[in-house]
Amino acid sequence: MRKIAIVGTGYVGLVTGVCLAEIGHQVTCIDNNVDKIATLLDGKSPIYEPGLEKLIHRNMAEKRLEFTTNHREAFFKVEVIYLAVGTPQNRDGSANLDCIFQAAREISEHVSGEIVVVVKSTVPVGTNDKIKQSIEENALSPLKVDVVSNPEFLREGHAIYDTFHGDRIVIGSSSKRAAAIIAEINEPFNIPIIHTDVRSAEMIKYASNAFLATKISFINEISTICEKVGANIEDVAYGMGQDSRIGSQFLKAGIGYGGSCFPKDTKALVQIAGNVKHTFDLLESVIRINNHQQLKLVEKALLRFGSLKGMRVAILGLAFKPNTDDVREAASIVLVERLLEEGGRITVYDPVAMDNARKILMNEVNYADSLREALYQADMALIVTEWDEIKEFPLEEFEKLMATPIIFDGRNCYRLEDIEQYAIEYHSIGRAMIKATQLTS
Ligand SMILES: NC(=O)c1ccc[n+]([C@@H]2O[C@H](COP(=O)([O-])OP(=O)(O)OC[C@H]3O[C@@H](n4cnc5c(N)ncnc54)[C@H](O)[C@@H]3O)[C@@H](O)[C@H]2O)c1
Ligand SMILES: O=c1ccn([C@@H]2O[C@H](COP(=O)(O)OP(=O)(O)O[C@H]3O[C@H](CO)[C@@H](O)[C@H](O)[C@H]3O)[C@@H](O)[C@H]2O)c(=O)[nH]1
Repeated sequence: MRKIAIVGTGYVGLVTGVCLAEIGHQVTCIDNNVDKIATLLDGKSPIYEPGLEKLIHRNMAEKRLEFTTNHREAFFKVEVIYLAVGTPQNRDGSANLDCIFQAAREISEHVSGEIVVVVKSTVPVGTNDKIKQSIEENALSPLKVDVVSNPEFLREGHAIYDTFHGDRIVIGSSSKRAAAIIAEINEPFNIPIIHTDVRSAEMIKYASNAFLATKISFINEISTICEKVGANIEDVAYGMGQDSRIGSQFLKAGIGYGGSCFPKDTKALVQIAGNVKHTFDLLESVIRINNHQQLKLVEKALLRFGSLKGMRVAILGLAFKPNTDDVREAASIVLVERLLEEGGRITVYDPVAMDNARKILMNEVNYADSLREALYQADMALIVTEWDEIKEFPLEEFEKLMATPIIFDGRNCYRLEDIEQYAIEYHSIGRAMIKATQLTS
């Protein structure tokens, strides 16, 4: 058992803290967001993540997990401090490291003796070295710091599963002693550990996200060609994925990648490359393709209707993917903004992301309490997130509720042969358009 502090109780910090407590460590999570900590002290999770709240309760009850806003209290007698603060993008796409260096200063102020600092946040290559330097230079009392790069690979919506069943744990350090401590902390997860130098660990994180984003933009490009040549992207992706050298994951065509990681990390890697005078042409294309792909449904609707002025549009799903309430860089936001420019009248619905979306979309759109309410009298429905609730929604309801049952499905939620049973006009990604014979408008 180790005594650990986690700085930053966002997605990564909270999940890491809870899971380290679950495997027996003594964990204190600290955040400078007072409301977040108050929510957690109340036994509630500030984020929607399946299974998380149950683990918070159990570990708080068994006194392995604490929350505080006080750095001095959190760092008292700890052996290891994890940094899991945000690294959002600057205007030019580079990573903003203000929170990281603020957290480093807080360590300098409140810790003395020896400490291992584990960097979970995604940071540009070379940052871990600067963190060590910053903590040591600003230390108020003698302090020996070992920094370990331990990038996080969890996916939102699967965060607990991923922490316990990840493919690998990467530990990058120049200190064998610190690397051994972090390996020992993680041992109960029983996940293969890869030891590297610090810079390689930092690069593994960006390269992994950039590669997955590349796979998505690649399949989205193939889907556009499929539409033009009369092939079916679902069959093509399946056929490609059966080749074990390619792999079947991240070949789901749709309206592009969103979320708090791929968009910002791809842009940051372009910057990292630029800093060493390399133009990352491939990744720049991946980003450009994704920006275009996120607007694909509006493009299709404009092609279908000519103008969207005054048309009633139901947006189904707002989260950047199912099983999360996160709307950061979600396609829904970009789509809504574009639809508003085109003069559409918009009603949105999401099973869990409405509150977060409201903070961005304000009173520009109508908010429905159910799928049925969103679809009522709509001229078209745009499917943005493949929630089970949407995939399982009876197709006859589209027919019954909508003024004209015309669906633009950005996530290929339905089988074409099922749609053909109904008087629905159906546009999806990389597949034939289904024109309902009974429809006249
Ligand atoms: N969200 C993910 O799925 C995911 C997955 C892998 C890696 N990452 C990376 O992990 C890092 C954290 O991401 P996130 O989504 O959890 O971020 P987040 O923005 O949800 O949470 C960060 C938290 O840190 C807190 N914070 C900032 N400065 C602080 C300080 N000095 N002291 C205490 N608390 C402080 C903020 O109040 C916030 O609650 C980022 O670098 C991200 O790229 C995220
Ligand atoms: O075949 C696919 C797979 C994903 N997506 C989209 O890609 C985005 C990201 O999805 P996913 O990777 O499942 O979610 P994240 O929670 O953003 O996780 C990614 O970003 C995290 C933060 O860095 C990493 O830790 C994870 O390993 C990495 O998968 C979402 O908009 C998905 O809709 C597709 O369009 N097609």
